[in-house]
Amino acid sequence: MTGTREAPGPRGHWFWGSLRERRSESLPFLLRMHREYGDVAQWRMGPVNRVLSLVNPEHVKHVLVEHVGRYTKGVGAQRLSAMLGNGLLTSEGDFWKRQRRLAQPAFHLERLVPLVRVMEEEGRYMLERWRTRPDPSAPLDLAQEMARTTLSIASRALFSTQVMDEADRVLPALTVAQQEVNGRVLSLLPLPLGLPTPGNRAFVRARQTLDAVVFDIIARRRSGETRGQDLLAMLMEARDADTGEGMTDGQLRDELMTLFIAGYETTANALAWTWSLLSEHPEVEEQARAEVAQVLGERVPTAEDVPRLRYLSQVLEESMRLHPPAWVMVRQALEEDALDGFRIPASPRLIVAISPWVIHRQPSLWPEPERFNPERFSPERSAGRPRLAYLPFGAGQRHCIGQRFAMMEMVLLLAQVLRRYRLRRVPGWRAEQEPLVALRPKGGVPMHLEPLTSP
Ligand code: HEM
Repeated sequence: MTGTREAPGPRGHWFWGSLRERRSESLPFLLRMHREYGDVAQWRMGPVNRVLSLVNPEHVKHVLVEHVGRYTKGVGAQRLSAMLGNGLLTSEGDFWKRQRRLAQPAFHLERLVPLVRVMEEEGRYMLERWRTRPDPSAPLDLAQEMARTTLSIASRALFSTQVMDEADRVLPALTVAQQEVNGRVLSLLPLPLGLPTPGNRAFVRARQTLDAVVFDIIARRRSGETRGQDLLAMLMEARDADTGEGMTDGQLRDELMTLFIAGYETTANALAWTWSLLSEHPEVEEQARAEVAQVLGERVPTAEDVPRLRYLSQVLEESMRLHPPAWVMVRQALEEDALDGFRIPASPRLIVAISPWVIHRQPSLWPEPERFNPERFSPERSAGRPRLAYLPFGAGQRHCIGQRFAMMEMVLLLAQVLRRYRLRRVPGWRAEQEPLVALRPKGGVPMHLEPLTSP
């Protein structure tokens, strides 16, 4: 397929293109490009690299669903693989297909139901930690609290082990690794890891620490010292249909690290943004709390309660519309393609960007896009909206494998906290978006907790 025209966009600086504007005002820059140039916009990032950005759900469907074979994840995945290796998020082709097939059953509903107990328990431990903290009047960083809890849930669900037992080792290593991965993914030309720069050395050390933790988990399971009906068990039992071989320790490491990192930070950020939005919209918070009281009362929540907490799901959906943790997905064309007559050349120098953050703010799809209104996701209001107008979990064959897991976990944690606390933002604090690999609230989400009942 060929296109005849270059997609429109700014000329930019003769050498840097639009790199500086894109860096200094990142998200608003993306919105502006589409306001000024339409559904397909293109700009230069430095002398040779270009970005072609799409917002029309039909165009998104073309790339992610209908012609998925024409695109790879390209440079974005290569840079993430410094940390994640060749796991589900970063692998391609037949290898990805096989690994996805092996991992998929672990995310079926019947395998997730027993995990509700783990999620509920970790939520309870978190509330207990809050209740017994030395200074209950001091603000608490909800972003950090959510990360701690989703990390604990991910590690128990994936390998029936509490990595937080080694929090002193694991947390600093994760922070360094994520900072470096963010730097590498966002950099124009990251330095090869072999160069002994301070950043590279810190990253390699952090990765070694995390590898040691994961390889130790694998070794203890292989020796029979630990057991578990978890994802690790499923991946270890899986056999290649052609060769009959199981996964090597290296492959297991890559899949576990991927699920662990892809699974906890996204979920933590979505929850942190939700608390920030609820604190700004007390009427929504009260409606959500009323639903929890009506559906759960004081009962321990079960898997059956999750679909009944419908308004809570809508709150989360609307929160991820405004603040999708995976704010951009990138692809690279493997063969020449075209959209609306615009050329999409097959070149490693051209990144095709699909940003849920921008798509979720298109006024033609979302009237009054900046307004937080969970009613948008009521069944009536959702009917008739193009499916790919909303894609916080991606779309097509590479869509998020953990979507159901994440929704379950978030609904349960939201319900547990709403039942015990009203959260009030610290005066003067304003939520600011930091678009790293995941969309984070810059500087965390400091909140005052007002207890509702004595637990
Ligand atoms: C709110 C939480 C989450 C969000 C917003 C999210 C978002 C996404 C998105 C947008 C993609 C597609 C990326 C692309 O097409 O380039 C993706 C893929 C993926 N996610 Fe999630 N995710 C979340 C939670 C989770 C959880 C809990 C897990 C695992 C336990 C997980 C594991 C993965 C994996 C393995 C992939 C790659 C799938 C593949 O390519 O086959 N995610 N996620």
